[in-house]
Amino acid sequence: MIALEEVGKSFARRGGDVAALSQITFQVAPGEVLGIAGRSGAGKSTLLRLLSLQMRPDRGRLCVLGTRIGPDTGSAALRRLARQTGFVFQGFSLLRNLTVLDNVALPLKLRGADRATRREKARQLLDFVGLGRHALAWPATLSGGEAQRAAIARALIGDPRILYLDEPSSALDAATTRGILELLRDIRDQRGVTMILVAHQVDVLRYMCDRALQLEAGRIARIGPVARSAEFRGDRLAEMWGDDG
Ligand SMILES: Nc1ncnc2c1ncn2[C@@H]1O[C@H](COP(=O)(O)OP(=O)(O)OP(=O)(O)O)[C@@H](O)[C@H]1O
Repeated sequence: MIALEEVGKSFARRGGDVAALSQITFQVAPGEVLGIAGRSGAGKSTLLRLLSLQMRPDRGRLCVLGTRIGPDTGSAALRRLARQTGFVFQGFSLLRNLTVLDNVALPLKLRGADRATRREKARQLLDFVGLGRHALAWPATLSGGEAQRAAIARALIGDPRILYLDEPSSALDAATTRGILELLRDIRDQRGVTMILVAHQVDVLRYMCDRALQLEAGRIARIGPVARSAEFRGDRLAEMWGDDG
């Protein structure tokens, strides 16, 4: 599904290039959920942008869905390949001047699908993520959890084979996070979508991922199976009062 060998990425800065990623080698199998962890500045976003075809590597070999991507791969080829993937951004990125339904349908509109087809599919997905009755609402009226569900529906509308998620729960409380993670697990189980998930919370990674990789200063410090937990706990308000809750 995804393979990297000795991949590197640098950015030009005053005073010389900064290596954001060096010698990154790993593979992701179809249907796998891979977590990416690491401190701020370790290179997580850069890796996610490479894998999701928003950027090209400077060095090494990157293969996504059977296509090799190098420094010279054209933008049109990247865009074609990216249509088989979906991205859930940190902060949801819903357009405020479109209804929830039109936000979800937007990727199909950009691909030239007719209005009836894209609205029908968007409605089905809104029902699937539990947001059917908010179809005609404006994004500003949604809670954080609802906005995240809408963003997930939008990412799924092109039937992606890979779903990239950048800190999908960083803005949500524990109970809302649990609901979102359960939805993501349903998506994996029902649709067999491969997922790459950047997260800070270890609880999230243990609940969601088959394997994780830990970045340190742009290199893989560790990669392997996570110590899985069957339940997502997170912190609970009851703990503030010393109750069992
Ligand atoms: N567009 C850019 N131009 C210059 N330097 C960049 C650019 N993007 C990232 N970097 C640098 O690359 C390194 C890795 O950044 P990256 O954003 O990938 O880290 P991160 O692990 O996602 O951090 P965070 O958790 O804070 O989002 C940092 O030193 C960062 O300053």
